Amino acid sequence: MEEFELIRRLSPSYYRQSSVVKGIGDDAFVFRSSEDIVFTTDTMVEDVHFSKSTMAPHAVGYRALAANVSDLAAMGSEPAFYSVSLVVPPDWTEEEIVELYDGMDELGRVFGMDLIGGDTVSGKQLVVAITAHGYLQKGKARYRSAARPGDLLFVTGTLGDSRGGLEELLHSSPPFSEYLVQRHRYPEPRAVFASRLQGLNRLCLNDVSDGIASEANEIASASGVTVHVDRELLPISESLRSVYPEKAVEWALSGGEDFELLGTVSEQEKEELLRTAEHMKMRVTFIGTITSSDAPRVLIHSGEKAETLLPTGYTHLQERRSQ
Ligand SMILES: Nc1ncnc2c1ncn2[C@@H]1O[C@H](COP(=O)(O)OP(=O)(O)O)[C@@H](O)[C@H]1O
Ligand SMILES: Cc1ncc(C[n+]2csc(CCOP(=O)(O)OP(=O)(O)O)c2C)c(N)n1
Ligand SMILES: [Mg+2]
Ligand SMILES: [Mg+2]
Ligand SMILES: [Mg+2]
Repeated sequence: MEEFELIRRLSPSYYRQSSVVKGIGDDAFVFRSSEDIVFTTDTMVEDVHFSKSTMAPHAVGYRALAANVSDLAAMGSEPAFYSVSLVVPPDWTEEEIVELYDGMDELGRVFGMDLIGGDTVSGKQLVVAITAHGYLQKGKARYRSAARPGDLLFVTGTLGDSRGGLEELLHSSPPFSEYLVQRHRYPEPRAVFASRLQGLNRLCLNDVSDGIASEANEIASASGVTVHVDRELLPISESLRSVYPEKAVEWALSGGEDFELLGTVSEQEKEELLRTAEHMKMRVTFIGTITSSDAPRVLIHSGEKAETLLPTGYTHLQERRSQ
């Protein structure tokens, strides 16, 4: 495999976004805009976010872009572009890299996104670092700091399936549930839903990459509120409940990589949010409430009992904290 030949193979032959001024092939990419622009970046590393036993190259590409699109969704924006920096180890073939790009394009196509550039270097482990860009109506970014007392807490889809799928892939062959494996490999970032909510006056959004225990704490801190979660209301799929009954709730709270949206909405705008979800046949579950607070935190309720929900979940560089 040779760098320039590979780039030629990976470059798109046309662009879906009409704002492209200069695509791949010069020193940098150029586009024209009069709207607010969102930038996000997320990286996937072999043996940290995936391994050759858990994901084929196609799924690696798809999910690396999905993680980025999920952050665009969490800002309420409409996905438009992505660039890809690639570190390629010796054991990855050119065909595998092309497959990885096919995986990205499968998701990119859904949102009309264009690949606009990147970088290719050789190294020891596969690293896919993506930067994605989206459009927003002026002033309509959906911040973690936007939750207010009286709001309702909601989440899209179901929680914990991705962690269940990972368990299947690492420890059970053949897997009990193809559904869980699929949810791990091919998550569905909720960017269409989020951008259709641009009409709402106020909306708080965060995407679920580390698990809602972590994401709800980010909302509590950024907004200066207490977030209440009702354990009995957590949306958990039939598959996860039946294959991993003892783990389902724990993984719904801190399994991570669901790439669903966790958010808060006012009582007044709740109906519009539900109508949008129904129209898309997408599940939205109200799982709690927001109250005012001097000490931001998350409480998890189970019947009469309430306890603090700590931001457990996947944290990188954790082993270095004590040094
Ligand atoms: N190495 C870094 N350099 C600069 N900014 C960073 C770095 N890592 C994370 N950030 C920023 O910190 C914020 C939180 O990042 P992260 O927790 O990864 O978000 P998410 O979970 O939504 O992907 C983002 O604004 C991100 O751009
Ligand atoms: C082989 C393998 N081991 C472990 C995991 C689990 N895992 C890896 S990273 C991660 C959390 C999300 O990744 P991060 O880079 O923190 O995403 P961000 O919050 O920045 O979007 C999880 C749950 C996995 N997906 N694959
Ligand atoms: Mg990140
Ligand atoms: Mg995020
Ligand atoms: Mg992210």
